[in-house]
Amino acid sequence: MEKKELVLILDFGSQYTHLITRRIRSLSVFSLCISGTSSLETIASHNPRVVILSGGPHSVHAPDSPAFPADFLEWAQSNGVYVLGVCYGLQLMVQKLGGVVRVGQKQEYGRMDILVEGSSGIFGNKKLGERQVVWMSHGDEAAVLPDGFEVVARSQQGAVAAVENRERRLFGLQYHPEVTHSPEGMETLRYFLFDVCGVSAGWKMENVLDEEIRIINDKVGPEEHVICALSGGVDSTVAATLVYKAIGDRLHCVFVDNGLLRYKERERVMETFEKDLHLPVTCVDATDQFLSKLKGVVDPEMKRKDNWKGIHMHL
Ligand SMILES: Nc1ncnc2c1ncn2[C@@H]1O[C@H](COP(=O)(O)OP(=O)(O)OP(=O)(O)O)[C@@H](O)[C@H]1O
Repeated sequence: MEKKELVLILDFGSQYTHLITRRIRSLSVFSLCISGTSSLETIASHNPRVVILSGGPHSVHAPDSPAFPADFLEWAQSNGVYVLGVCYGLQLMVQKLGGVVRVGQKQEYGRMDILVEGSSGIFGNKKLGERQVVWMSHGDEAAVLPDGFEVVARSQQGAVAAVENRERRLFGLQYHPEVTHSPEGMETLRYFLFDVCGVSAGWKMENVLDEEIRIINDKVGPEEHVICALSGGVDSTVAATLVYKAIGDRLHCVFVDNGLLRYKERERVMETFEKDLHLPVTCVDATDQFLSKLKGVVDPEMKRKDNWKGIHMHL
């Protein structure tokens, strides 16, 4: 059920892209972020209900600026997919559809008032004529809109702040609704997803767990065993915990003490896994092998118990 309601984010390099993904998930809708230059085949394979084009540090005029595949917008239209361009994403959409993007006369960075001037789907009628504070971060701006588009909000300086072509289900925000500096941004995203696009909420973080466990079980099969190299860091800890939930004792975790660990790291890792997570771990003491390989770089006799800090800094 939930996957059919997928909001796919095409990432064009904005520092806020992952925040958009998180915000959408916090609205109980599954969202996934993939590269903005993914092929149409990849995009279509996710079967998204909505695609959000992220912001990014580029200018659409730069020769190598990233872009969605050439036939993406046509594909979206013929498949009933809603598209929302945010900042660079808006500019890209405008440019690809024959509009004009140019270097803004008054480039807008930071807090800005916008005025909703269209009875738009993205703000809802209740916002018409309303001012709201948003967070801008752009040098370029949409100067001429493609056919079928209308401006639904402008900044206090007169720049285009929001556009839409309702018939083609294309929308654009020049500002960043996902940051807390746009206080009404979440409301706009909520309105857009649920009222404009008709997405239904119902996804929970727990769904990821169930899905991953199912994938692991399929991959490993009913009898095979798995070895996990466990460092105690976030990545291998999450991986080991998921695999353990899926296949239990058929998982064998190995932690290698290479002699270059932090103070009492070995003890901490072993304790965390065995006592807190109830996950058995085999510790391989490879201190001697590792340190002898480092002969000449560090003194092999200088074991971590005596002077581990010395080893670390020496390296
Ligand atoms: N001391 C170790 N013992 C066992 N496996 C290790 C050890 N150090 C690293 N690994 C394995 O190599 C992978 C990559 O290690 P790296 O130091 O690059 O950490 P990482 O990618 O940040 O992952 P993590 O968050 O699990 O540490 C780890 O996820 C783990 O599977």
